[in-house]
Amino acid sequence: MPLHSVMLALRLLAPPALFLAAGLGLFFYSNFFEASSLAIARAVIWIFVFIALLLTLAYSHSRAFGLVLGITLAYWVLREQIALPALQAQPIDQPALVYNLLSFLFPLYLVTNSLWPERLHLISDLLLRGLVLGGFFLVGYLALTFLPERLDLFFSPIHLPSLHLAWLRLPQPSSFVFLLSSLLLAFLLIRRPQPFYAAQLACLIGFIAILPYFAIPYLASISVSLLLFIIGAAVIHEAFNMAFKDDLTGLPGRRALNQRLARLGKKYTLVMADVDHFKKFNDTYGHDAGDQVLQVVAHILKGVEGGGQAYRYGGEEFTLVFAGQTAEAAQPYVEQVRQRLADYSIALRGQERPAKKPATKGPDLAQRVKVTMSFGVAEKTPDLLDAEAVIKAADQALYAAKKAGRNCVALAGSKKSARFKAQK
Ligand SMILES: Nc1nc2c(ncn2[C@@H]2O[C@H](COP(=O)(O)OP(=O)(O)OP(=O)(O)O)[C@@H](O)[C@H]2O)c(=O)[nH]1
Repeated sequence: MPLHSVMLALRLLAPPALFLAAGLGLFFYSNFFEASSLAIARAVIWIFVFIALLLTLAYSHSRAFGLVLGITLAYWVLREQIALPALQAQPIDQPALVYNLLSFLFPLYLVTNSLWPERLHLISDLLLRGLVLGGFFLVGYLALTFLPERLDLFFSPIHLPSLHLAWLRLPQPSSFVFLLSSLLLAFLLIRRPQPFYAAQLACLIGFIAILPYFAIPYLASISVSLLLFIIGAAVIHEAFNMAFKDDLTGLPGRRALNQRLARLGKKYTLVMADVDHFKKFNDTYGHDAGDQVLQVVAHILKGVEGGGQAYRYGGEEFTLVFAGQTAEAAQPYVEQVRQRLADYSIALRGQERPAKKPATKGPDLAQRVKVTMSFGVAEKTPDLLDAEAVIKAADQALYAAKKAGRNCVALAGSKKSARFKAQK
């Protein structure tokens, strides 16, 4: 049994095993189930936090990760810094100030997290989002510690009586920030109608809506649990929507490619590949036969060695991504798949193929055809600013390969003038 299959099986088994062990541990070694319903409701929220964080990490969704962190911290502040001190009858102005500050900073954090592009390396992206949240927390803490009177002056008065939205039950600066943030998040949702954008808007409105009523037993913990569930569901929904797999070929599709491109480092090579004379092929053998060819092409591209990963770019175009590789290093592997395809004899499943498999092996009824592909290779260089520019350079190299007679690999030159070196 290959070792990597065993490792893969163990890796898949680890999360459910850990989850089960944690659940049973909770049952046997804690008084969790003897606690009051309220204590359970408050404890359950941490299970939601754990699951939501796990999902955002599993799907590399750093924005959703930032959102989960933000909601969790806001809930903690709400419970520990507002609800408990108020219950313990401490001076009421401190919890009131924290409440005002929370209602002001929470929408601002959500907007910052949302506008922050998901571009960097995943780990540094997650760390930076954590740091930004820490920054918000620190600002709040310092303001509370050193400027309590100023804060009170800022939040308590109704600065613009004609514009006061009493029904929001928020201090006026917070109600303005909340409204503007909601409008912005709604605009983002309309511009990019994706589940996560809906979830973050729901989180903003949901959290601010429960704020004035947090003292009602169960309300805060149950609402925040629901919001965390909404984020987790959105992450899963988005992962499905991402069309990671192209239906026809089974390769990851264009959106998966875009996500991959956003996370490439400084050194990588992209290859654009296109089936030669495919229009003519379709016209001669029909669209269904063309589809079969694309499946074979995808299968061969998927087997590319040297760390390359194949994507269906669209139509009869494919992309190979070689992360951490120069064009020179990737080229032999591209050459290898070009040769494999050129040598491959494709058996077309024609309409005349018998519905039932014959009992005895007769002559091969399938029509056999061969196709070739042209490839354009470009690596990331300082003058190609982003992955889009590298794709463009690879496309130009592909064009050169077509011009050089097809069925060949062309390298984009490192100079801007793009010299091409075609190989046959
Ligand atoms: N069967 C099939 N055909 C497709 C699919 N997507 C795109 N095509 C066809 O691919 C062909 C692409 O044609 P062109 O872009 O003109 O390129 P070409 O004919 O291959 O010419 P060269 O690229 O110069 O070799 C068109 O006829 C499209 O209809 C698909 O999913 N299935």
